[in-house]
Amino acid sequence: MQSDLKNITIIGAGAWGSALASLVKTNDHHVKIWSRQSPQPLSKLVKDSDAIISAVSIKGVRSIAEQLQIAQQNGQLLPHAVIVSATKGLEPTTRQTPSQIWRSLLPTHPLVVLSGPNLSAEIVEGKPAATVVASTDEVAAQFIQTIFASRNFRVYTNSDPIGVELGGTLKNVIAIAVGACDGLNLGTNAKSALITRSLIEIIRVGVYFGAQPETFWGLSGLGDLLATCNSNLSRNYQIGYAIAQGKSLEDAIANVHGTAEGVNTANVLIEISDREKINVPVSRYVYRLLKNEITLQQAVEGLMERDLKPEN
Ligand SMILES: NC(=O)C1=CN([C@@H]2O[C@H](COP(=O)(O)OP(=O)(O)OC[C@H]3O[C@@H](n4cnc5c(N)ncnc54)[C@H](OP(=O)(O)O)[C@@H]3O)[C@@H](O)[C@H]2O)C=CC1
Ligand SMILES: O=C(CO)COP(=O)(O)O
Repeated sequence: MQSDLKNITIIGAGAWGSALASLVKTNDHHVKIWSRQSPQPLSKLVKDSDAIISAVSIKGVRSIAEQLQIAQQNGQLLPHAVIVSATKGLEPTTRQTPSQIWRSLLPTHPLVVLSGPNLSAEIVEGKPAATVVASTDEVAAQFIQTIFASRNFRVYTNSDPIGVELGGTLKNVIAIAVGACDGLNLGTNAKSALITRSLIEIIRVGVYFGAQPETFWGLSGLGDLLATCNSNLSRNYQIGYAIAQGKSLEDAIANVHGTAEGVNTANVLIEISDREKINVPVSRYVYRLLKNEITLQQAVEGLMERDLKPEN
């Protein structure tokens, strides 16, 4: 192996973990993928890893991070190993983001968040895409940038990991709303208004978490919002679209191939916004719709008939 080639472990063999593995392989790095079906224990696989990339859904993050914490305590992690979090979700019990979970369990390791408009099916086809790798550790972010960057994958660094992470997480709730909007054939004006007003509420939540507002105008915020709200490749968009076609949430979830994090994220987001009094009208209507508290028609009317107010 050439000296600039690195040992990379990808955790999670789902759609995103597999797509990320194909990107790292493009640059000839030595890549190992671990899933719960792997015969080898995770601790054995990661022991020579320069970077460990977690692409599991939110429900798997804590158990994976705990396994790596034990591996670290047993001296099975290289001290310089960079942890990369590529999950877009919020933990129901703690309301933490994935990077907050990683930070609490492995505080001494450099931590990078990877997020952007990255529909995995397009990436696997080799279509051009861009993403963001964010960390308070600039050297770690630059290292991960070089691991992933290729002719078809342009990678930007950013110093606001929580903002980059929340852009990718919160847009999943909005993609459900926009899928429903398209499913009802409400038109381009309605869709544009929904996306634009949603970005304002995403920023409100982001600021509560300590993110920089301007991060949300970038690839991981507006960029991912546009990708997910404009593509029926998005599982979250598919959920909203199916509900607008009269499907129950359970049927919609059953027909989606893979994880749609927006359903769980809506629950956690509404708990946070209730407690912190953050105004998130679009996400709240999505939450109420998913809980069967209102019909889709009532959600549309409710959003349109709110008190008149200035735009900003
Ligand atoms: N697909 C996409 O386009 C993108 C997805 N993401 C995000 O990546 C994450 C994974 O999505 P995706 O790969 O598409 O989903 P999939 O449904 O294709 O795969 C689910 C992944 O989560 C893991 N997982 C699920 N439950 C658990 C658990 N209890 N413990 C440990 N691991 C678990 C699976 O692990 P295992 O392999 O062991 O079965 C698998 O890797 C999500 O947060 C998603 O929002 C981000 C960007 C793009
Ligand atoms: O996050 C994604 C694209 O950036 C994938 O979106 P879905 O999870 O809705 O498929």
